[in-house]
Amino acid sequence: MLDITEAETLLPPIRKIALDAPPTVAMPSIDVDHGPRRHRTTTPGPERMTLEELTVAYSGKEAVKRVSLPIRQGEVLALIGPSGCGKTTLLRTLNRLTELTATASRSGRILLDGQDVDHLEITQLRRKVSMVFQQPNPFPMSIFDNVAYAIREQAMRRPGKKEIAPKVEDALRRAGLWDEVKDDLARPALRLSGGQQQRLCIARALAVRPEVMLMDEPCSALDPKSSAVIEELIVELKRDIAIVIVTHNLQQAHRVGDQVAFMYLGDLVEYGPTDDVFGAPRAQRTRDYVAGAFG
Ligand SMILES: Nc1ncnc2c1ncn2[C@@H]1O[C@H](COP(=O)(O)OP(=O)(O)OP(=O)(O)O)[C@@H](O)[C@H]1O
Repeated sequence: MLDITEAETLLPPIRKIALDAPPTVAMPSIDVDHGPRRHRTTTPGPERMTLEELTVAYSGKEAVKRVSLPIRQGEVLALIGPSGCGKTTLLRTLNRLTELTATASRSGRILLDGQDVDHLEITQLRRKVSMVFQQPNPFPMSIFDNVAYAIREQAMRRPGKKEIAPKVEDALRRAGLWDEVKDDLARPALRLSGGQQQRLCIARALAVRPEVMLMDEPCSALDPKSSAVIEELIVELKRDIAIVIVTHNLQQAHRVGDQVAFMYLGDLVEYGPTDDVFGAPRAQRTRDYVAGAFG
């Protein structure tokens, strides 16, 4: 069977559609091949987060405009759209990271399990809604301590190494890294490869048992093989947690996304099942974007 990265090289080039092409009246389905899915169907679980008319502005200029969306366990939501359309702003707002930007303001509601995130204690929110960044950012300490740190941070009392070790192992296993590191957990994390570092960051995020994982272009700094490993992992993890991923890579969004949200200039232009958004989008702008006409 073809490896996913090998298969990608065999795909036909993405067909270009002129931006000023007249709108298609009947909106026929799109014949662009976005490659195979890594999709493993799971029954959508409970709605973990709900966005209601979410608006985020920097110095009064809106970067995300009245976005309403559900984020469900058992699903990967892929946020796509051209540079500057508000994907990262939307993602970072979900665990209130945009509050660190002094010029940022927000309106609308974000619910986590039905509760307004503004009423949650911030560390509690960030434990339940964890984040994996574009650049792997392990701490300059051992592999073991990277994961143990996250567990100790959220524990009511300081657990000992004996108590923590099974939790570290569990998180490393879930992140698909255990077999590669189990014989040398004392090794400095910064000596791992980029792909291993990113899986360690995922293990660190998983160690606190989040309900939602936010991933901001988690593969963009990785080679294709490491990206494929992370994508497989994402598809595995969605059984237990809700995943939101920002990606510029349309084929990646197609491979891992169950739902896709296409944003343009802060607006949520289209949201729906991956096959619909990629195969038969409703809006002309979505059609142009997924067909590769701009980006
Ligand atoms: N800290 C900030 N201060 C002011 N404006 C910002 C800030 N961060 C983002 N913006 C602006 O908000 C808009 C949305 O940016 P954002 O980074 O969310 O988009 P994006 O879709 O994630 O882009 P990219 O794909 O390039 O990462 C852009 O116009 C951007 O210039």
